[in-house]
Amino acid sequence: MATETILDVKQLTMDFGGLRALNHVDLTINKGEIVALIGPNGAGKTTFFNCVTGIYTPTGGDVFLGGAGRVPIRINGVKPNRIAALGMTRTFQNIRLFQNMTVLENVMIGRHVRCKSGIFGALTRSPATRSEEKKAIADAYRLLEKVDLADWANEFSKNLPYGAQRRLEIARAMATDPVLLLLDEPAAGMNPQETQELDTLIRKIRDEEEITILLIEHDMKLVMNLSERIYVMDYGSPIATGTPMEIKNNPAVIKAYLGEEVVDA
Ligand SMILES: Nc1ncnc2c1ncn2[C@@H]1O[C@H](COP(=O)(O)OP(=O)(O)OP(=O)(O)O)[C@@H](O)[C@H]1O
Repeated sequence: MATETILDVKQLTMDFGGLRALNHVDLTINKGEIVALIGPNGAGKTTFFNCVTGIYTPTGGDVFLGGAGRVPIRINGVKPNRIAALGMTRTFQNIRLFQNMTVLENVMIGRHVRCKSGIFGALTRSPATRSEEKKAIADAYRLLEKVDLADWANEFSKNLPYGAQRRLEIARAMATDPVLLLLDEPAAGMNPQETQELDTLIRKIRDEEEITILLIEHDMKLVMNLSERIYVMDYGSPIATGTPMEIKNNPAVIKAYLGEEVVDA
């Protein structure tokens, strides 16, 4: 089967005043891949996510989003909600759940991007709205089962253990029905057992939901186990790309990480 490109980033550049946070970055992700974006602190990884998901408008370069067999669309400057509707969604480095809403409600909010009935439908509670709501609840439960949180559905999200909150963020992002899911440091703050469970969950999302994954991660054991390809950035510039084994042995990567644990992972 022909390879389908989901994300095609060409020469992406982002300047903050005099600071160049991204310097002509190229990156391509094919359907069904699990790809990691790594690099030392301040390398520009989160800026990359912010540029491709519409939070920042890049200073230069192009971002094309494919998926669902359609011709890739140029999404520079497109608003985050619209990008989510086109099939790319993300989680954030810091947990951004609605703490005083239930676990189920948090997932249903993610689903809003896909709901057709507007304010009028909601006010009149038309049959179409009611049936859409029913489906949204069923879909949300299915996602909660996927991330092993169905038993917590009616609990306030603030009462969840830390690792469970991170899984809830993933379920909420999945509720937008993405073709590509961007995870910003999903293992941050997790203990080794939670990280192992996260590894299993991310594979499951890719294999069972057919969602392509791009993750930023500092946990090198997770990156090396999980990813099929890795991009490495340093000071805003791409310095290497390859399989985990190639990256581990790449002199430029070893130099960028000197003193950090990538070499031992
Ligand atoms: N909104 C902003 N305004 C000005 N400078 C910024 C802004 N966002 C990021 N930067 C700068 O851009 C550079 C890249 O930051 P970024 O957060 O993208 O790095 P990172 O690779 O995600 O780092 P970390 O691994 O620590 O999260 C840094 O020098 C940072 O200070």
